[in-house]
Amino acid sequence: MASNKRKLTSFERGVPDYRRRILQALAKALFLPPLVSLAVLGLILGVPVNLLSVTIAAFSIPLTISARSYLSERAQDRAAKSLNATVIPRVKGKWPGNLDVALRIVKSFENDYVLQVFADIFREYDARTVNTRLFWHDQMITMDESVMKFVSATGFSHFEKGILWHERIDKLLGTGLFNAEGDLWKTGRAIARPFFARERISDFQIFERTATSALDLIAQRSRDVLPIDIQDLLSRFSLDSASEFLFGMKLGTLSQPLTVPGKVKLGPKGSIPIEKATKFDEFTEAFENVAVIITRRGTQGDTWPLLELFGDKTEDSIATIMNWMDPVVGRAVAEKEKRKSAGVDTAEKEDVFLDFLASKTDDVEHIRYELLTYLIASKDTTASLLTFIVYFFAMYPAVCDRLRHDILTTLGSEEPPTYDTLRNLKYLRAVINEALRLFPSAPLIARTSLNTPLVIPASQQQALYFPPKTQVMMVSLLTHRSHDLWGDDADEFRPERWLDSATTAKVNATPFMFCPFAGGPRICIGQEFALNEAGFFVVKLLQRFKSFRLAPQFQPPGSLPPAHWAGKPGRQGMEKIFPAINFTLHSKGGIWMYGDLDG
Ligand code: HEM
Repeated sequence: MASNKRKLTSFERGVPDYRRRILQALAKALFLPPLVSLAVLGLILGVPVNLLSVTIAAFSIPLTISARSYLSERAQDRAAKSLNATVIPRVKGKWPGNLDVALRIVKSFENDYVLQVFADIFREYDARTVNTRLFWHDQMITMDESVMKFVSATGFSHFEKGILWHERIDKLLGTGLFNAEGDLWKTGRAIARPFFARERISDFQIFERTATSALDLIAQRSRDVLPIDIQDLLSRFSLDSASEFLFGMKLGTLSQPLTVPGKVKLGPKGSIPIEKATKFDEFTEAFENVAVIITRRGTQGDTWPLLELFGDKTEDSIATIMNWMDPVVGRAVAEKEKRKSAGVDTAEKEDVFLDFLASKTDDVEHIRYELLTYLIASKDTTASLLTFIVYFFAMYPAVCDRLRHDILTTLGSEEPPTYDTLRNLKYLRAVINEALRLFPSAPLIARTSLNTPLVIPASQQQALYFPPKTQVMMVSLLTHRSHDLWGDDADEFRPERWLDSATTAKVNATPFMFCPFAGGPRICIGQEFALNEAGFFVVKLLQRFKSFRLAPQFQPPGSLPPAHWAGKPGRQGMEKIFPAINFTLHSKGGIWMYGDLDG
């Protein structure tokens, strides 16, 4: 990708430099103790600088780190006791600073079944919330629905996204809603809410054209008896739909050449061409690069800046994204000015999010961040949901048959669905829920506690002591597959469970046992929009196609489930694809499959 320099935004100029933070931390850990030791030895005890004093000074580094860590743990133990709470179990690695645990997590994210490493750690400690204590710092992970409820909803005001989050992502998302805190977030949410009102998001016109183009492509491959990478196709579908809805622009990625079966290799997420890259365009490639880097930063805890001391690896991709967006936003603002000088106020009528935003604010920089936020928040999440639904159709043909029967009985093979027909197709909603349960598109959510220690109710443990300024990673994927919550068949794809009133009553009473859209005040603002888009697409898909078959022989090398997964408990033993995370859930190397046309 071309290296493009750009002017920093005023927001970026205020973002704290991650290098300064890590260098200060290193200086504090590596230089301060030896300097103090040498000073004490020389100035107070009169020992000259020699081999002995230097050795003592060198030893002061691990000694200080261990002493600090020991003292902070004991202080927490006392604080917990005084509040009648339990200390969250600390992971005990073999190497200093749990370096081995950090490496295990990073390696597992790349090579193992998705989030298996966290499932294993929870099992090893027989707990649903643990403290990984990476590099002597508290870092909580939880799959406990009670903890998630407190962090996201009942104790919402005690948490923020936090400094670690902002360090990783601020340059990309700036003042956008996903990133915003406090009043900025409240205002952003209040401005956007009316745009997601039912009347606006029930207009399915925007999906009609893109859905038809996507289905035509599957049909063409089907007639040619060739497989298609459904993940790639659905990413294009959701990008084209999102760009039309957000920018009023036809990006047309569905008209770009598709990847060719047998001529692909493993890319950052899906399949990419072996020879000349037919990337949709620089913009989408830049997105994938940023997602890869930001996810990797997340798995490296607060030490990721060590790997980017000599350059921010997201810089080039962010420049590409921003350069692409500038003229688009510029045009919308100019349009608004024109309308203003003509005395026309169309604020509430705007059908395109960009025009709607431009009617609310003059801050071009903010509009750009906000648009980018919505594009990122909507594109890969919806694509991920649809991809796993079609995967399940191939794995469980009886589910596909039953849903197809419902759709054809209700709408026939031509009539497009409306908001009301989608609501009445109960089995459709059950299939969507079940796919989101097993593969929630955004399976990891991070928050950081504010300045005060907290006591958090836990589901199977005594209330937990939660230290101030500590990050917690909520792993909804594991909650959604918990046997304690969902029963012995928790790993099975069984949409019928959603038609059972006992299950739905339990979910209503324990909402965070199923939280693909998160919950509380920061619940996904696009939830209804996404469910409409997914429902609409699935109906159109099954009106034309009767079944789907996986084509594992076309998966690029390294993207099939490794042989040693077979026979493993849970979904790992059942999977025919390699699920992974880069920001959102996806299938490594895409999912190559055949769609069978009806008739
Ligand atoms: C299947 C599709 C989707 C899923 C599973 C999903 C999931 C989520 C989740 C879990 C969050 C909370 C993230 C966090 O707090 O860290 C979130 C937030 C958000 N989502 Fe979605 N999302 C989907 C589709 C969409 C769509 C289509 C849009 C917009 C058109 C959207 C816009 C947003 C925004 C702006 C936020 C931030 C809300 C805030 O912080 O107040 N999402 N989404």
